[in-house]
Amino acid sequence: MTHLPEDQPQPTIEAGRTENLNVSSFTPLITPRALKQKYPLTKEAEKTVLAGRKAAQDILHGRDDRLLVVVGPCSIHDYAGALEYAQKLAALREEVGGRLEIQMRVYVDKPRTTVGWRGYLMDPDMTGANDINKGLELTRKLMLEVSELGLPVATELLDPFAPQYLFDAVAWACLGARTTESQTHRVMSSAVSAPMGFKNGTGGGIKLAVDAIVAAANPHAFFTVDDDGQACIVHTRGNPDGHVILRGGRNGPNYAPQFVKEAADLMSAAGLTPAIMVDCSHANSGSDHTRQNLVWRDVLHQRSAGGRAIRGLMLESNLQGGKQSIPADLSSLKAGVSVTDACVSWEETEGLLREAYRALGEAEVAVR
Ligand SMILES: O=C[C@H](O)[C@H](O)COP(=O)(O)O
Ligand SMILES: C=C(OP(=O)(O)O)C(=O)O
Repeated sequence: MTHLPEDQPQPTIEAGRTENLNVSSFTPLITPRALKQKYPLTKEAEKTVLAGRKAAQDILHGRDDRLLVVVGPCSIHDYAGALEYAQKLAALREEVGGRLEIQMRVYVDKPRTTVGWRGYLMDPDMTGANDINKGLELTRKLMLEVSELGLPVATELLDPFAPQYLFDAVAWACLGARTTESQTHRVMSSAVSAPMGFKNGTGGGIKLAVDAIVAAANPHAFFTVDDDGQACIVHTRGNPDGHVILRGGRNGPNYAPQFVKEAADLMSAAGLTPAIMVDCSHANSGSDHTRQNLVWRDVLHQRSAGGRAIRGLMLESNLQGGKQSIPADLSSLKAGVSVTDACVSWEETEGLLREAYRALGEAEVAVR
């Protein structure tokens, strides 16, 4: 140890003050078991989850020719609005189910570039109170209600403990562009029972998404909590149902055929069956919701022209088009409008889904 000369100020070392210096409080959290006892997975919800996972797995592995479509709000912020959206989507899912496997984005944990509202799970009141216990209850209740409509739930895996509370109700999950390269998230993905998409990075790198699929397909061990909240080591088997999601990057969109081919080639080189979903939003639309339809149509055209590696599409959609900032006075929030990224309206969503159904039908006739 080096000693400072006695005439210089000495560092103060307070007993017990080497940790939690930047922590203002700890608040107890409900255990996964208590939450699941309060809102158990019903038989109807379980049926939807299992059927949704199987449909996605069959599509990704080429056993089902339909297209996997993950569609819904950029983020959930209003329970009643989310349920109204789910009811409309559940009816449409029935109508177009012969060619499209529709699953709803129930995204509640939002990754931010710097700071911002972090989603319904973290701050359900949108006040900064961060009542995560309430967020967990409402999210689980919503996921169950959506599933009970026969509509599978799709979500992003972000908080490392959230899956223990929610993922028995999830049919499909993904890692976002900001976490696909994170080891913590890759090893967590290796435990997930649902098929998973891995987005390319915000910089546009596709290889890192393929690396994530390979990492997640392998067994790992990591720290977590069990259903009783007991800290534990979980040993995983690996998730065999990973696919790439192209969402564009810093240099622009990446849904054009050369990027789809790059992703397919990288997957093949890694010994994986090429399976790609294209996200019509984010950097593929330049975050302009009026451009999502261009991406949608272009990708459908590629698929109809024989692009079999394309197995899915993602659309950010809400009851109303566009987006709004979260106002200080929450009573002035506009109903059904996104508070994160801009979404296409329900009317446009319906049109695009029916158009896809027709286009895939025409492509089937053309190959006969
Ligand atoms: O999908 C939503 C956003 O693109 C993502 O959460 C990042 O948002 P931000 O750049 O506004 O923080
Ligand atoms: C945050 C999202 O996307 P990305 O990770 O591609 O930015 C999202 O899909 O909500």
